[in-house]
Amino acid sequence: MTHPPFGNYQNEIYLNGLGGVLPTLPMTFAELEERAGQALPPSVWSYVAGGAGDENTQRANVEAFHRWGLMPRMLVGATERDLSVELWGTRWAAPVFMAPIGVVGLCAQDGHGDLATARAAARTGVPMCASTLGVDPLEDVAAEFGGTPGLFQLYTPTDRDLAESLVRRAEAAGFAGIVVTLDTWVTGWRPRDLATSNFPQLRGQCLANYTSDPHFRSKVDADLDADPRAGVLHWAGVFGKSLTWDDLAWLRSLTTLPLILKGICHPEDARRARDHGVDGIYCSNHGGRQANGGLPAIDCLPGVVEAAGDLPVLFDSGVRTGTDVVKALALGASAVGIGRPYAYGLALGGVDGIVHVLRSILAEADLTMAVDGYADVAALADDAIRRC
Ligand SMILES: Cc1cc2nc3c(=O)[nH]c(=O)nc-3n(C[C@H](O)[C@H](O)[C@H](O)COP(=O)(O)O)c2cc1C
Ligand SMILES: CC(C)CC(=O)C(=O)O
Repeated sequence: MTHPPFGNYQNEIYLNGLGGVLPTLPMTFAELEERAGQALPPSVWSYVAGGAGDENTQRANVEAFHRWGLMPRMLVGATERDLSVELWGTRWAAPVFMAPIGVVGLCAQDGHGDLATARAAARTGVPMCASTLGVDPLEDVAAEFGGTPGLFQLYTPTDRDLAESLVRRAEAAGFAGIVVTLDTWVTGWRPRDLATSNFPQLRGQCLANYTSDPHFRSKVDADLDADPRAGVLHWAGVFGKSLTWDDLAWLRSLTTLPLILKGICHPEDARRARDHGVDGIYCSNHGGRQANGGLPAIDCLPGVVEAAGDLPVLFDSGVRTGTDVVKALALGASAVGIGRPYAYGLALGGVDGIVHVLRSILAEADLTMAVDGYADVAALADDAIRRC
């Protein structure tokens, strides 16, 4: 599917105004966040918006972008831009993707937020990285992609056969890569969730990939349809494996799809990952939801990119605007993950809400590159960014 230039969204808005599904569409992240907070049930809001500890790392992720500045270039004629990138042999319409958000399903009014996200991927060409923790089974999600590539994010269970089953299903469903999240085998200290005490209940509604899994079902000594609690209990016992470098050969053996490690911030870990034969590095601190007290993720990106050598590096954590996207690309990311903003778009306007958030971010990125004189992502490698 071909897409018109992303900056055209500006003209569409000027011509048609901000009517449509929402009375008006939010045009800034601050307004998006505020309105999503009003729209979502309080415990879902706390869960999505919250982070670890006093949320200092979560805030720092966002603020750190302001300490990087793009350097404009003139007289280069960047009237036509090509923002597409090639990753693992597949062309992506833009260097942007939707980061995995487990429990995002609960942000949708009809309870099918994973399907909504996949439909937004189909409409925008922005790939979705589907979380293991979905309300909709991965096969149903992949069936909605409409030609846009998708990634599957794996939370590696302690039961190796279950891990293998999930990966094989993702392969069969047509996902284009497996993202293994390393930083969440146990949940961080999250005061907002502790205050609402509703986290286990929310999580329990997002086990469709497990309860639809033949291997998982074979291990539960109960009729899962009649007794969903049995599934939740079994899941809680197998959810999170604390992986070590010794597990990488096994993970590698599970699939011929590109294998990407999420949660890498230290250059040495990027180097080791490369030496272990992975296909991509995903620099992220989980949006400050796991360990508080960490460095802003964007400040970790240059070191990770250098250590990763020729491996593609995905990035997320703190991306709120199109200029943030351009900055992360200029610091060497191959593609940039949008997290909370699209969940807020979903909460406000379903598929249309996500599409609006993505198109706004892409339009701003495209127009920033136009004004700053960068015709494509490769051009950003040429001294485009400085520390402020
Ligand atoms: C509500 C929520 C749920 C998340 N669930 C997952 C998940 O299932 N798997 C995963 O790897 N990361 C998960 N993440 C982390 C995101 O993939 C991403 O790293 C993070 O949202 C980036 O930070 P930002 O939203 O502040 O930009 C989740 C994030 C949020 C906000
Ligand atoms: C169940 C989880 C820990 C999902 C997640 O990754 C998150 O909430 O950040």
